[in-house]
Amino acid sequence: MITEKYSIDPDWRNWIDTCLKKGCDKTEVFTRAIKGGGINPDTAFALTYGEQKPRPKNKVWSNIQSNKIQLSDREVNVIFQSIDPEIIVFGNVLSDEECDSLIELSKQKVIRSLVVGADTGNPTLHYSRTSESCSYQRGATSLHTAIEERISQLVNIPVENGEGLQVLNYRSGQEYKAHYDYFTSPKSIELHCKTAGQRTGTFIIYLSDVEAGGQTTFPKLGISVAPKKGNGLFFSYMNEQGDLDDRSFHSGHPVIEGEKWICTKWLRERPYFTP
Ligand SMILES: O=C(O)CCC(=O)C(=O)O
Ligand SMILES: [Fe+2]
Repeated sequence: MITEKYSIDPDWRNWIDTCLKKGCDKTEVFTRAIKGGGINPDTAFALTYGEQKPRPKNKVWSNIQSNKIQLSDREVNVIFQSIDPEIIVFGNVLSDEECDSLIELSKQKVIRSLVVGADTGNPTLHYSRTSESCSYQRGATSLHTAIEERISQLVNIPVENGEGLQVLNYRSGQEYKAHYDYFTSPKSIELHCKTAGQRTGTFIIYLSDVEAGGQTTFPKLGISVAPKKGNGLFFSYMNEQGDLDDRSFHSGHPVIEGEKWICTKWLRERPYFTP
């Protein structure tokens, strides 16, 4: 796995090698190599995971027979499924209490949401996204860990291949106009995809019911998912060949009545590391 083409401090190379032989957690090794060893993330990735870039398996649920999925800590049900493109609505992903706790935790943290600027790749204010939101590191609390574990089991993608959870709040009139979740501009790809690769899929959990509006819609598919507290919506947009699917174009429709809270997780091709 460790090839000669990477020139790093031999002590660190040995350390990585020893950890891997001992079967240590790869995310931990990867993170320490970058933070402690000052190793370039691409090199650290190749040394830890090998140069074969893992891609998430698509079409995980195309042969799903049961309407119920038993996770390690919860039974989730399947409400809606489109096989191509892969879009699934799950029921009972979170309990009412878990939804309320995540909202409570986030109320004081949310600020106006930003989008990735096409020209600079940096977060920027834009009229197309008027919600408020906050971001969490993976494993920020035991509740975050439980949610991340459930999502990982539901979509068959390792926890470390996900960015931290985002919590979003839309009040009346607020929206997220139709967009792609994957990075589209050369600058944003250069800035955001170097280590963890592209985004491959999105998992949204609705934390509140909304009286009117607030649906997640896919205008190219004519599909609209109404928010329901505790439900999850998963859609994937990268196949095994790495092709991105523009049918995943989607929007958070304006809230008409009530208030919308969701949490979002973006999944990546490879383990995601926050600098
Ligand atoms: O608000 C929604 O329903 C969609 C949110 C969304 O598209 C996103 O956070 O990327
Ligand atoms: Fe989105």
